[in-house]
Amino acid sequence: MEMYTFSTKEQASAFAFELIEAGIKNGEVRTLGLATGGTPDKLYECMRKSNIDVSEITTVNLDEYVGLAPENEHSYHYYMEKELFSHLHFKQSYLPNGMAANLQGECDRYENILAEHPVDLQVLGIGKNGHIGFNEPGTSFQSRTHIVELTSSTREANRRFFKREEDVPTHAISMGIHSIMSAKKIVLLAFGEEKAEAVQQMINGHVDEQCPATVLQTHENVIVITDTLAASKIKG
Ligand SMILES: N[C@@H]1[C@@H](O)[C@H](O)[C@@H](COP(=O)(O)O)O[C@@H]1O
Repeated sequence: MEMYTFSTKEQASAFAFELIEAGIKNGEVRTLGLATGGTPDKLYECMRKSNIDVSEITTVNLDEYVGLAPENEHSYHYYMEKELFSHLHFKQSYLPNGMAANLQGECDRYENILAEHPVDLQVLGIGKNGHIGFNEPGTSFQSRTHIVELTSSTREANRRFFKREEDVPTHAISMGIHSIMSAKKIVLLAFGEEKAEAVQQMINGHVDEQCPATVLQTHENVIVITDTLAASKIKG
């Protein structure tokens, strides 16, 4: 893993943007994997403010809550539309459909989309418990797009986006760990002290399904970009 640490999230996000922009301009990135949550918001701000031409770029998102429609302001469809898609016009953009009547069928459909559009660069965040996408501790490293039951720790972490605790969905559709690892390049962002333990585990820990992000140690092209706080517990 290559690692870059910056004093602030803003600086780190600007650096991540430069990497993505360079990849798009030199033609290496034709399919861009995107993440949601608080972590990539400054990166998306950099993208919005740029004049980057993404008209030939396809995007695929990591995950979506089960039971939230695209017009629901808590859905990841809504988040992506607001942060990026209503500003930059990509060739096409895919997210899992959390409203699908047949959820397993939706997982299979999404895996087929990924097969048709292999991800050149995947943007990732990390959960406090080391999850990537919505792949919670214990998820098989061989997993493909699947239905996930969210842990109480993840529901609690995402509670801040919802009015009431009972509004936080219990399930999500997420690219699996195998799906994520199929990306040619992965750029993982982590900010703030609350991510320091997970980042330390990801880098120093044994590769173990109990900490999904440790699998990234086995990927040959991972760039980790953090602020000082998120890097503060790394040993060695
Ligand atoms: N499913 C998302 C992940 O894609 C995200 O990377 C992670 C961290 O979230 P945040 O960036 O808000 O800290 O957990 C969320 O639940």
